[in-house]
Amino acid sequence: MNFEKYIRDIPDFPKPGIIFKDITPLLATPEAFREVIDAMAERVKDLDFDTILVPEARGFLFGSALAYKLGKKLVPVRKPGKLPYDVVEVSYSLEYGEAKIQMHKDALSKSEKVLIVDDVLATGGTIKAIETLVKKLEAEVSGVLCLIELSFLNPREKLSEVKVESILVY
Ligand SMILES: O=P(O)(O)OC[C@H]1O[C@H](OP(=O)(O)OP(=O)(O)O)[C@H](O)[C@@H]1O
Ligand SMILES: Nc1ncnc2[nH]cnc12
Repeated sequence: MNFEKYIRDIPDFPKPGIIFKDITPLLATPEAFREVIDAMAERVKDLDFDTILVPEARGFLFGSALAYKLGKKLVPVRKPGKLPYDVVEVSYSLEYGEAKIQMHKDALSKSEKVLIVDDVLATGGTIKAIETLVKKLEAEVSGVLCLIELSFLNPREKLSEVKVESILVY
């Protein structure tokens, strides 16, 4: 299936100069969403990992469907003030601003192998920040899986130590 036709470009959102990749047409097309999750599962079939880590909010959509399909543990990475227990936190920058993310301090055990799943890999700032959180808990990143990669922003330069898979590359 040509997934690209279900991704809509929205110019100047959320800021002038950004072309926002809108995934809602894909989510609104059940057969396309199912095929995307199947394609993502296929990409990681030979990867050794215990746990899927998902950043709020759009990462939740793809990572939770994948965790259900693959029978993996799921860990949410959230924006500040959302997680109820003690957290580890990191600040970072992304394509259109600055942000902070948090994870529960007991979310991962030492040496646990994680796959990070998100919708868009842009500058790589979000994924790099999640890597920092994983390292704080002495766990390991086995790989990164994204639906869309904006290769013109060179995210892989930031993520050179880890295996990165993406379904659609722009
Ligand atoms: O590679 P980067 O430059 O870091 O950008 C990618 C991140 O930006 C978006 O999340 P956003 O923080 O906008 O949150 P949302 O999912 O809640 O919309 C997207 O879902 C990725 O997580
Ligand atoms: N251009 C973009 N479209 C959608 N999500 C994004 N996250 C960071 N950059 C983005």
